[in-house]
Amino acid sequence: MFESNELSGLIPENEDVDHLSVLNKSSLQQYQLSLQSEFKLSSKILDDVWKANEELLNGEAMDIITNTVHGLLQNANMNKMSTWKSSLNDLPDPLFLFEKHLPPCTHCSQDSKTTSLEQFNNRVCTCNLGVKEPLNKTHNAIIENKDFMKTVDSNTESQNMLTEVCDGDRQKQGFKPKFGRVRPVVKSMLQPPVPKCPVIEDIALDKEEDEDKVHKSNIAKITFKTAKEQLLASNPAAKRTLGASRKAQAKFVSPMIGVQDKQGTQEPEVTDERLKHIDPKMIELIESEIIDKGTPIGWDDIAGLQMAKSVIQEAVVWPLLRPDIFTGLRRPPKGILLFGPPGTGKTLIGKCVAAQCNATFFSISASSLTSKWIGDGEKMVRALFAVARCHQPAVIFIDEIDSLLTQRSDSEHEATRRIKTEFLVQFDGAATGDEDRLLIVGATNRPQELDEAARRRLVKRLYIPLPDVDAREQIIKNLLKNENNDLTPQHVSEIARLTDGYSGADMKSLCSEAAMGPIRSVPLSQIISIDREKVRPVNVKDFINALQRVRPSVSQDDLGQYVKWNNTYGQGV
Ligand SMILES: Nc1ncnc2c1ncn2[C@@H]1O[C@H](COP(=O)(O)OP(=O)(O)OP(=O)(O)O)[C@@H](O)[C@H]1O
Repeated sequence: MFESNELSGLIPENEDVDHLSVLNKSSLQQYQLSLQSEFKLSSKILDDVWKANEELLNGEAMDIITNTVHGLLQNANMNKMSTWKSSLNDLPDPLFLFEKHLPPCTHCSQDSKTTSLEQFNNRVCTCNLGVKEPLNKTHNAIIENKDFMKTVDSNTESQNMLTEVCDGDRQKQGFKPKFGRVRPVVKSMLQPPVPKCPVIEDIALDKEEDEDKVHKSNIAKITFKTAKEQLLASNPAAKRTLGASRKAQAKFVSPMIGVQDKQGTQEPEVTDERLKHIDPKMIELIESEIIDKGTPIGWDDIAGLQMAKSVIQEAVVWPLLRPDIFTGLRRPPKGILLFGPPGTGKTLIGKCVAAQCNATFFSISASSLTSKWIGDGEKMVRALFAVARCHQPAVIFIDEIDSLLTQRSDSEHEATRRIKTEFLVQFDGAATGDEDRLLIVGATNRPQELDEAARRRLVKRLYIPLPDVDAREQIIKNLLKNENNDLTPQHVSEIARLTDGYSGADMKSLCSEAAMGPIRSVPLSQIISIDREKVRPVNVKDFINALQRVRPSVSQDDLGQYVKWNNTYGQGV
């Protein structure tokens, strides 16, 4: 929690100091600290400003306040601090933040929330019977009830830190936020945060080379403009996207200057109601990076694994296709677990299920939730399920699920714990929502690390073993289908026999290595000019050489562990 004196560390000593540099100077450490506490600095600033503007609360005021805080933090951004950077996106939904502080309704005495600002301003509860505390009382209650508010002087100087944001248009519309001191107008703060070249001042970077990197990147930012920035500068009408994928239902925005005008005014974007509270950037990210739009996979593309395939077909595919007859006791599981050595086709199965059910395939690695989206993992999980609900039927494939649903330990990181809790909440929501046609497919190479909660939810647990000799033969045939080769069926069988212990992925590596044989036999001087037809076919010798170079990646010891876990918890296939 913050102490008021900590917050006042953010206040300029010199009133005229530009507040952006003020944040640069001293807020980093504070903000980092705030990341560890329940309430982020942004929440705190928002609270303070709201306190000062309570009679004026409306959607527009909130927008201004949020953008201001976002702008301040954005401009205090440090290249080095990725955690800090990503947590900018975590700026709370202002309405949510505000509702969080409301006392219970006097009638229903539940912790009921207003559903709209209008309701709040009219002091009406969602039960339509009770009346909320008057606003002033509400604020007093907040101050009394919340530890972090107690620590702040009601005239806290953090308000002063915020510039008076008085865009002319907005002023005409009647809102003028009450911030502590009159400051120059900073229009830029009303804009959604546009990456700016941060003012690098007094940043305690540990190493000189880090400073150097930051410096270089700033210079690069000053002199280098991305294509999108160029386009925006020359054609502000084309302000939405360039190259980035568009949101569902979004209209095409031509990057050509002037085309937009000819097409007439753009219709407002129709967004799914269910995504109302989700960060649009996350939705876009999920739609562009997590939805897999690769070639559809058929059952025949997966060699072997007959039992696993038939169990999945019966338990998952048919129910997703015919939800009307798979009800009651026939109700399908909402989660399945595929476990086994790496490279045995677990992802292929996930993709195949999605293709067979005409479902959207969302593929995400659990470890990326805890690393790539540091600080945003929890929101990402929520967004993922929300977007999946909009794309039903959907298969959410979570690779390395063990890193998410691992057994609890004292060393478990707080952020990981929160992601896990959010995942379980979302999972249970999907499992109980009869209308939802979502299937969660978890894949792991370390099933023994899954905790009980995960095992309980992933009802069908299927062992995906190494391919047997027949499966290996099929994999070779599939892979050589489109390659010029002169292997006889006997050769293929022999290679399959010699590759005992190879995974499907190992087989793919082996075939790729063998396919390089003909290329390596071309003299170096001809490699650029040789006709494609003149490259000799892949032959059995290439495979014999490849077998020397590509070795199996899975050890016998590991296999023993899978078999043991399968006997205890698996489906027995
Ligand atoms: N049973 C199989 N049939 C055909 N190809 C396979 C099979 N198993 C693996 N492969 C090949 O290996 C590649 C990797 O497979 P996949 O990604 O599905 O493995 P995985 O079990 O999900 O691996 P990991 O556990 O490392 O994520 C596939 O693209 C495919 O070419």
